[in-house]
Parts: sequence; structure tokens; C-alpha cells
Amino acid sequence: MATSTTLLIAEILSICVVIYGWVIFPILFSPLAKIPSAHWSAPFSSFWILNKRRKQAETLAVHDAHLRLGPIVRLGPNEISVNSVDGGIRTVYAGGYQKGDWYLNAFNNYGIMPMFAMPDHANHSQRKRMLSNIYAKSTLQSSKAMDTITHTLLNDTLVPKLRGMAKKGEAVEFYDLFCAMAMDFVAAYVFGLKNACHFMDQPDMGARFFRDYKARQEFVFWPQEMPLFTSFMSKSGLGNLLVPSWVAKANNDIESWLIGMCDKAEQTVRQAELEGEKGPEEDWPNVYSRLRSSLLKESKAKSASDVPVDYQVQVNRLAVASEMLDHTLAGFDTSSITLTFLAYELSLPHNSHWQDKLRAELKTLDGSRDAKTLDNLPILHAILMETLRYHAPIPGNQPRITPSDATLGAEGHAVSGLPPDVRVQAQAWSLHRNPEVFPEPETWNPARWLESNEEQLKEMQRWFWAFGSGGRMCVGSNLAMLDMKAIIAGIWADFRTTCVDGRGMVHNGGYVAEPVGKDGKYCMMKVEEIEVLVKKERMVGYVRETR
Ligand code: HEM
Repeated sequence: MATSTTLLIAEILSICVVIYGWVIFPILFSPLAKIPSAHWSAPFSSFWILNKRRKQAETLAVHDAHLRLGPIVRLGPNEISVNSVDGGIRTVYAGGYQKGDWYLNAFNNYGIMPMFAMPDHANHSQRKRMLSNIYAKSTLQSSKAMDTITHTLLNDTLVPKLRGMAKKGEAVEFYDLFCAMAMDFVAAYVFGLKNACHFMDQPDMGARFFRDYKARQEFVFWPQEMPLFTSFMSKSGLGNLLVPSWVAKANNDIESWLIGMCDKAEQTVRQAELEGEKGPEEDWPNVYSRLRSSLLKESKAKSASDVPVDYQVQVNRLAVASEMLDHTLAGFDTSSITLTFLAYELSLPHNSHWQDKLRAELKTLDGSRDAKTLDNLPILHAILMETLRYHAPIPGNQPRITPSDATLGAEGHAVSGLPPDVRVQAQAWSLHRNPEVFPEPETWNPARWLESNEEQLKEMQRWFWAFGSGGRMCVGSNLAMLDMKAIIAGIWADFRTTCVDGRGMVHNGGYVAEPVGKDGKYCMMKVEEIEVLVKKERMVGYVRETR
């Protein structure tokens, strides 16, 4: 009798402890309790936000919460979102808050972390130091290799392809075109032009690759957000219920495809070592060789002098491949999304004056595609910046982990004494829609980058977050700006585009925001060559006059 009473008391106490820990403490006493909740269940359950993430509908849901509740909101018992520069992205991202497991769970190529996923500061900054210079603006703008790559890809592939499309007069899928073009650009710089993929020359293969690549994305939710449950299901033989088996096969195929380019790049490096000269600049694997030699230097310093170099190269092979895979995929995915939304906006009837203004500006170049000159064109820059603002390709959450005793939130909303290991995030989507900084934020309006005064521009730059900020900011931002500007110049200097079907141009609501598409179509465009149009117009005028 005594035993059963003791058991009953123990049970009641346990239930009280659970209720206190799961319900009373998070609602009333947690330092997070002062933060308005995005959903009534957020203080004691992550179900609401996890469900939004599973459906890739998080970005708009969090944005809506910020509109209703202000610049700091609670998304779950241990999760918050900030939407301000001061007390927000400056504190979290420039303040070096760590990344946590979220990145590691999803970005782990060949079982090895690339820089993007490295949670700790020391390893990450060592890797970033190895790579920053090769992507620096000054390096890229003065690179003969980049210049030749640009001219080759524009003059030998893009322009002839557009001319063919214009002649046929049929609508074409511009999302595929931009995926191929952006991939060829980044791969040529990373691996060397001759070693890179040439998807522009193999459009069907490219389109298949891009569809497979994208189709995997919705399943990333499980290992990324629910790693323990996913591991349990897979150990129980039920993993297929969450992530179909073709996803693993598609991942392996991508890894093998990329290793192929690494092996070709390795041959180029070896040959140069044997022959004592590099060969054509554009064929040199700029990024691959930079990381390879930095890692080799590091392993030589750590190992005994009699360890053969070949062995050390082999040891680093997958670490280099993991990093290169990340750059190649990050580079093509984001740039192609940006270019597709840019083409879409420019080709809508009410924006046709922007297409004309851009073309007039590009005509002043007289065919030059010099990177520095392109970078100084104000209308081109304004159109691209406005697209990155309004259609940021990574508009979604970029989670970090609080240190102990953190204070977060804009002035008047600051919350102090936050415990360590709270997941805190910001999102470009919301930062880019602050009406005090970007008036009429839901309008795509490049003029804001041309007509604002110095003070307004400074404020716009502070809130502009397409490439992130702080130590984990995008390492490829300069390459992206350079290749996107070159591609835009290659198209709109000589061609006019009209959107035929843009019903699919709605952003996915997850971390990356590719267009969702409709009936298998994304951004169907008609292309016309200006020279041909002018000739036609002259002919019509001549016929009229002679009648
Ligand atoms: C329009 C083009 C691009 C956009 C908008 C973009 C955006 C971003 C953003 C927002 C981040 C931070 C993400 C986070 O912390 O969650 C990032 C990181 C990164 N990006 Fe980009 N990116 C672009 C192009 C590129 C290109 C061309 C490359 C490579 C050649 C690249 C490679 C990387 C890498 C390696 C990181 C991780 C940096 C680090 O951890 O220090 N990106 N990018």
C-alpha cells in the first residue's frame, strides 16, 4: 500500500515537473517569454514552425509574424527571428554567433564538411582565408582567365543560341537557359574552361540535371530539421517513408559528376607541374588549384617529410571536392534564380522602359564586356540590385546559435538575458521589405537605386542582405555580380525579350527561393534580335513610303 502511494506521488511529481518544464516555464518564466509569439503554440511547441518548414512555406509565415508583431518574434520554445539591423543582423552575424548543426545536417558532401557547413569559427576562418583572395573583386576584374571565359561563353554560346531562338520565334524556357549559363560560368572559373561542364551545349542534359537537383530539395527538411527522428526511421528500415531512395542516388550522381571535373582539373595541375608552365589562362582551375595547394601546404607542415606528395593529394581529394561541389552548386543555383526573376521583371509590359534604358546604356560599351566597365554601369547595377532585393534567391532563415546572456531586438524591443543555444534567425525577405528603408517595398523599382540621396542609399545598403553579412557572408558574391552582369549585357544589348508565360514565377517559400513553376514551365520568353527588328521596321517604312 505504502509502495503504491509512493509510486503515485512520484508519478504526480513527474507530471508536474513535465508540465512546469514544457508549459509553465516556457510561457511564463523563460527569458523568451517576453518576445511576442508568431503562433499561440510557439512557447511550448515547434510544431507550427516545423510544419511551415516542411511545406516550404516558412519565409512568408515569418514575414507575416514580423508585420504583425514587430522586429523580434518567437517561433518556437527555443527559437526566435529578428528583423532589424541594430540588435538584429549586426549583433548576430557581424557578432560571430555560431552556425550550429542545421548546416552540417544538410551540407555534408562526400561525408566531409565544406566551409559553408563548418560550425566552429577557427576551422571556418582558416578555410575562408584560403579562398577569399581568389574571389576578391580586384582578382576577378583583373583576371585574364575570367575575361576570356566571359567572352567565350557569351560570344560562342549565349549570343548564337539567342539568335537561333529569335529566328525560330518560339517561346523558350529561360530558367533552364540561366541554370546552364550560370553553371558553365562558375564551373569554368573553378575548374578551368576546358575541364568544366558545358551545359549550354547540351541543353537536354542540363535541364534533366537541374530538375533532379531541385526535386531533392523538399526532402532536405527531414535530415536538416528532424535529424534524430530521421536517423531513427532510417535505422528502423522506414527511411523511405521520409526520403525516397532516389534522393540518395541523385546525391551520389551529383557527387560523381563533380568528382569528374575535379579529376580533370587535377590532370591540368599535374601537367603544368611536369611541363613547368600553366597553358592557356582560361583553362587553369583557379579555385580548385588554390584550395588544393593551400591544403597540401597545411598537410605537408603537419606530416613527416618522407610522406609522398601524391599520397597527401589523395588524402585531401575529397575535402577539395566537397568544397568545390558547394561552390559550384551554390553559384549556379542562386545566380540562375536571380537572372530568371530579373528577366521576368524586365519582360513584363509595364517594365519595358527599363529594358530600353538598359539597352541604351549597354550600347555605349560598343560590344566591350570588360568586367570593370560593366560594373560601373548605373542602370545595369540598379536593375540587378533591385532584383536581388525584391527577389533575393536566399530570402529564408539563416539560423545561428546564441551565446550565453545575449541581448537581441531593435531599440524599444530589446530582450536581454537570453540563454545560450537559442536558435536565432533573420531573413532577407523581411529585411528587404522595410517600408522605411525601401518605400513601396512590394514594387520592383530600380529607380530607388538611382534616385535616392546618399543618406538613403547608405541605409539601403545596411539593410541589403542578399549575400548575408559578417564572417559567413557569401564568398562568391563578386563572382556572382560579375557573371550576372556579363550575362545580362550579353542578352539585352542585342535582344528584346517578352514574357509569354510567367505563371510559374512565384517564389518557393523555403531557404532558397527558386520559382515554383506551373505545368512544368517557369519563365517562357520570346526573344527578338534588335538588329533584325530595326531592319524589319526600316523595310516597313520603305514599303509605306514607296506606295
Ligand atoms: C546571386 C548569387 C548569390 C547569392 C544571392 C548568394 C547568397 C549567399 C548567402 C546569403 C550566403 C550566406 C548563407 C548562410 O549563412 O546561410 C552565402 C554563402 C556562401 N556562398 Fe553565396 N550566393 C551567391 C553566389 C555564390 C557563388 C557564385 C558562390 C561560389 C562561387 C557562392 C558560394 C558561397 C559559399 C561557399 C558560401 C559560404 C560562405 C561561408 O560560410 O563563409 N555563392 N551565399
